[in-house]
Amino acid sequence: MTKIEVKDLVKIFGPSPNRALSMLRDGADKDEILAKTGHGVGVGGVTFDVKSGEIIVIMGLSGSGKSTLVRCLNRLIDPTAGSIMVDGVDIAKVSSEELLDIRQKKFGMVFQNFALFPHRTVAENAAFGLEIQGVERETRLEKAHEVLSQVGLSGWEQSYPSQLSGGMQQRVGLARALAVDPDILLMDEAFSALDPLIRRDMQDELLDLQDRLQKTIVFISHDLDEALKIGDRIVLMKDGKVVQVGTPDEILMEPATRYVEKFVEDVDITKVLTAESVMKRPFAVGHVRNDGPRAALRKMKNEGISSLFVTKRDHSLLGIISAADAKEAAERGDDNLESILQRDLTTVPPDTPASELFEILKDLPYPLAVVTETEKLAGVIVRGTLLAALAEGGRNV
Ligand SMILES: Nc1ncnc2c1ncn2[C@@H]1O[C@H](COP(=O)(O)OP(=O)(O)OP(=O)(O)O)[C@@H](O)[C@H]1O
Repeated sequence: MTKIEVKDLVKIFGPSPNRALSMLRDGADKDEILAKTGHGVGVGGVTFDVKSGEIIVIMGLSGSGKSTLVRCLNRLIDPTAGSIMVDGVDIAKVSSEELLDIRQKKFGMVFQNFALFPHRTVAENAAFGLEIQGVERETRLEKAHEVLSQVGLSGWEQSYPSQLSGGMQQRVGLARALAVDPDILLMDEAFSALDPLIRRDMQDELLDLQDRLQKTIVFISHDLDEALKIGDRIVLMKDGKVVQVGTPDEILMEPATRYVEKFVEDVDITKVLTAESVMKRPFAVGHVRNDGPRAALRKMKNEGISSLFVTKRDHSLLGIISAADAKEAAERGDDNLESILQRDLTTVPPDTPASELFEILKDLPYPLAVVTETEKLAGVIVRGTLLAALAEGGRNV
């Protein structure tokens, strides 16, 4: 379900943006517009949507328009043109009272610099959004305790921000955003001020938290590794425009432009790609009930393969048979596939990182089965498939 729908959004900075807007619509770039009108283009016509429960990362270099875009989403900045539908309501058009209400109840925001009140306790900071909403003290502190425990800060309620490390302060920032139980979290470079190791921990914790809470998260980052790690999808921006919207795999494997290609060229794709993104569809599969060794052998010959996965009709994996065993069974007139089925297989779940697959494939005498949580055969990986997929991604392998 679509949660946020941004359509042709424009933000031009300056007192009379009309001329700049029409130049923009005629295809002028932001430098030309600035030179001729003195107006800066923050966002120059951006369209994308965010699905309910997804983490979308807005990524781009400094000045590409990420912050402006996200501030338009909850109208901390008024857009110049375009629409922002949130649950079917155009945020760009609502009255200021409605806006206040939507902002307080639907959106939570987490900032890079934490923006905590130094003279309030951790619990009071976490409860701040509820205080604004007029929730009475006892109730809001109760809620603050609950969200602080969700972000791993139980026991720190009465401390002051200065007594906390950077990572812990940002957890308070996150707790404060979560306390109002918003549908949408806007996170502006939320982890960028943290040390690399703490930053990685926070990314992991955000993913854990998201598994439990299923918020819609718009996360700004200028860091590609972060975007690839936490984004269900990435919106890549350049000069106020969107260059590509896609899953991390799509951005890596099918860069839309030379710019995206350059952007991602230093990524170690073996760390980002998963078994799911490099596997092949299991194109030849035997079925125990219907296929005997002869039929299985024929299938293998037709496909030019030397082993065949065998599943039930519902695709749950039973095992694998080799061409040699099938041939032998056929020659002895054995028409039961079960007798030559190897059931003890190495399998991996779809989210296994590609970097781990080489080691697993090294000593495996047959292809590697990618199996879902419900034991269904989702795909097949052989060393060649893996290398080809990585080569297609092109870089660093
Ligand atoms: N208040 C403002 N007045 C004029 N121009 C602005 C204003 N805010 C942003 N801009 C311009 O809009 C463009 C986009 O800036 P924005 O801060 O959104 O980019 P960003 O991608 O978030 O960059 P950063 O990562 O450095 O924050 C820049 O050219 C910037 O100079």
